[in-house]
Amino acid sequence: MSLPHPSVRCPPTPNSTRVLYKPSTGPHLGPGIITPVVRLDRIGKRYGRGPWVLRDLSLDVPRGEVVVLRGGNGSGKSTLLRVAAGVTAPTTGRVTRGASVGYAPERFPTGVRLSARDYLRRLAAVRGVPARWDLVEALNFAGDPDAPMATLSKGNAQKVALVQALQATDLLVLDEPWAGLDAATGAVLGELVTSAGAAVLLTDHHGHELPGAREVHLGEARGGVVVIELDRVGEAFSLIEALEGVSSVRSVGSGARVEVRVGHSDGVLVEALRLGCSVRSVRS
Ligand SMILES: Nc1ncnc2c1ncn2[C@@H]1O[C@H](COP(=O)(O)OP(=O)(O)OP(=O)(O)O)[C@@H](O)[C@H]1O
Repeated sequence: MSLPHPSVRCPPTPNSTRVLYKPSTGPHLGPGIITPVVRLDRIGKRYGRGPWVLRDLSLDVPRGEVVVLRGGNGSGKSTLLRVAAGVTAPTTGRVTRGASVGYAPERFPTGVRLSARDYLRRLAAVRGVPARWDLVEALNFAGDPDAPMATLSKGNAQKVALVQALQATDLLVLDEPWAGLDAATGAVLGELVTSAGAAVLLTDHHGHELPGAREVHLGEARGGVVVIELDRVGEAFSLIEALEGVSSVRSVGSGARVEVRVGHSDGVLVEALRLGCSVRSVRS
């Protein structure tokens, strides 16, 4: 699919949702031209008459690029994934996407009566691609392939749900795909995601290493967020995680990237220094 005009755009940062962009490293068709598989164009989303969850958000993901959405609880990551996948419509703005879209929600719907093998086969047939039971096996599936999906353990159902999404060829949208997977299986999933060749958009609370992936940070839905980068964190990691106002902490080399709700950053900085960390940067 090709879209008419290029660009990764940086909208004016709205108050309620903070989005930092890094220039895309995806494939270029010509000087400065990127062909996105999915384009979110000034998206806004609210549920009913509730508060705006996303505002004026633009994002392009070209084929072959993996974008990881980061942000605290309630910052709108799952909402953005649902909008990108076409599961829910944006309230404002426009979405364009490729035809073959795979979506794996955070929670697999219960009550699917098909067996794992039939489920995969049918969804592959809808997309006109061969069923990839081999990928289910690569993810160390340990259930009965002919038993109803609803009777599988959470981790085994998750593996089948992920592979149905991975069978798509244009866009993969994966909400917390590592949830419920053991470490060995998680590493296999990382390889499948980075080698998929499609455009990939995912969330990951646990900060898995995905070489070459681009991170997009969503601010908190209400109130904004301050990002503090620390060095020499060591044993203080879990103490920092527990500080008031901290919404997420992720290891980065010997340090950590800490997201703090506005109004709590001074307290977190003082405490981090007291714990022996050094401060690399503070951004709001
Ligand atoms: N179906 C819905 N109806 C009403 N409000 C919703 C709905 N889904 C999400 N929200 C609200 O939208 C906001 C963002 O939720 P969302 O699940 O997108 O955030 P998130 O960043 O994925 O959170 P988490 O990290 O906790 O999974 C929250 O305030 C949530 O309550």
